[in-house]
This record gives sequence, structure tokens and C-alpha cells, in this order.
Amino acid sequence: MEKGTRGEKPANRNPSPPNRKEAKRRTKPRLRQNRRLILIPRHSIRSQNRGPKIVPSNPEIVTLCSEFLNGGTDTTATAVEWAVARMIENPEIQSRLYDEIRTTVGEKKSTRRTSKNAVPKRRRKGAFANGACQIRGYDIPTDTNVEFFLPGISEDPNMGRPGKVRSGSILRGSGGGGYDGRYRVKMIPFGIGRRICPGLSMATVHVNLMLARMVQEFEWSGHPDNGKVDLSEKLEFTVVMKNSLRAKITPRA
Ligand code: HEM
Repeated sequence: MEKGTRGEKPANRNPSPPNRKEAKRRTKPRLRQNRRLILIPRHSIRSQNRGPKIVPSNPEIVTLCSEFLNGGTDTTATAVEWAVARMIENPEIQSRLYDEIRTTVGEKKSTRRTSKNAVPKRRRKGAFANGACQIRGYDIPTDTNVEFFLPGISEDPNMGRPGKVRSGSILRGSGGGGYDGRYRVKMIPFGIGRRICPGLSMATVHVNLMLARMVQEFEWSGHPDNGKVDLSEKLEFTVVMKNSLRAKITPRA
């Protein structure tokens, strides 16, 4: 016992972590008097006294939910459509993918295996200038919304062979730069840095699984009416196919 503290309970500098039941109780959503829904994540239990907690208001939570729904649906659907179109255009990539699925998970079983051919497309990437600055000689005032035109990077002939689909070209290790800007900024469909798409992992899993299942069950080829795939583009929220994909789908024998 420390000098001068006789009889008093010493301050507990390192309290033992709360037991599981207590931790669960403390992470349950609580409706406080101001009717805001407070979610206290587990990791903040120990740091509860380290400064103010930022609690989103109900309208902010609604905005976040709608942003996730809007940001996650068209993008993923468009990526799958483009990927199938590119596979029809490049049957050897589809065959390679099917072989890979067959050798790893079999012909009809549901698959957790991912494919390498998903090339999500989104053309513009935004940033906010939180202080006046200059970019390549242009004055950017504070709070300006700056948009980068991504094809300037991804379709630059100096960066490789744009337009040519090579599944390895977006992966690290076969001369590619990855697609999250971690190794090289060559193609950044999910943006880069602090505002990178928070749905990246979910989107790649979804796109990969969808493509894998679609190719596992069916062979995809050009529609008999036009044979070839029309790769014309139209700029909407994402770059969509100008004429929706039409394909011939044959069940795998
Ligand atoms: C293939 C699918 C997807 C693509 C190509 C994509 C692409 C992008 C891009 C380029 C950005 C802008 C990043 C920046 O400004 O630097 C972004 C932002 C965002 N994405 Fe995605 N995304 C996809 C799927 C998803 C999914 C599945 C979700 C949610 C479940 C999602 C949620 C968001 C949100 C909330 C933002 C705004 C982030 C912020 O402003 O800080 N995205 N996405």
C-alpha cells in the first residue's frame, strides 16, 4: 500500500477488461433521452474516457445508409455487366475461368472461389480541397470539389495497353498495378487514399462470386441476333453499356 493511503482503496489504474456479459450489455444500442440511437462499438469500451465521442444524428445515419445503398448497387451491377460483356468478347478468358472453377470447386457446387476478371468501372473520382492549393498551376480555392477524369490514367497508352483485357494486368505480380492504388496508380476504379470506396472489399467479393457462379452454370456467348457485343458506353452515375448486354446463355453440360 502506498504511503498516506492507508485504509483507502487504491485507484485501479488497470481495471480488468469487462467480462463478456458486461461487454455485450454495454454494446447494446441505447435510446437516450434526446432520442438518438447510440451505438457504442466494442473497441471503444476501454477508451470511453478519452475525449468526446462523435455520435451521428438520425438524419446523418439516414444519409449514410442511403449513400451505401446508392453507392453500392449500380456500381456492382454495372461491373458485372461489363465483365460478362468482356468475357463474351474474350472467350479464352471465360474458358480459363471455367477451368479454374472446375478444378477448384467442381461443376455444380456453390463456390467461394473468386474470379480475376472483374473490372469495375467508374470514371470520376472526387476530392475536396480543404485548404487553398495549386494543382499543376491551377489555383484551387478552399472547399472546391475537384474531380479527376480517371480515363486520363486508365486509358493512357503510356501505362500499358488500354482496352485490351488481360486478367493478370490488374493484379500485382504480373506487371499489373493492382486496383486499389497500393502498388501503383494505374487503374483506380475504387478511388484512392482517404476517400477510397469503403465498399471495395464487399464489392470485389460480390462481383467475383456472381461471375464465378454465372460462369459455373452457363456458357456465355454473343446473342444470335447481333453476334458481337456492343461495347459502346454511356456516362450515367457510372459508365454503363449504351445498349444493355444481350447474350446467349447455354447451360453447361
Ligand atoms: C464495383 C463496385 C464499386 C465501385 C467501382 C465503386 C467505386 C467507388 C468510387 C470510385 C468511389 C469514390 C472514391 C473517391 O472519391 O476517392 C466510391 C465511393 C463510395 N462507395 Fe463505392 N464502389 C463500388 C461499390 C460500393 C459498395 C458495394 C458500397 C457499399 C456497400 C460502396 C459505397 C461507397 C461509399 C459510401 C462511397 C463514398 C465514400 C466517401 O465519400 O468517403 N461502394 N466508390
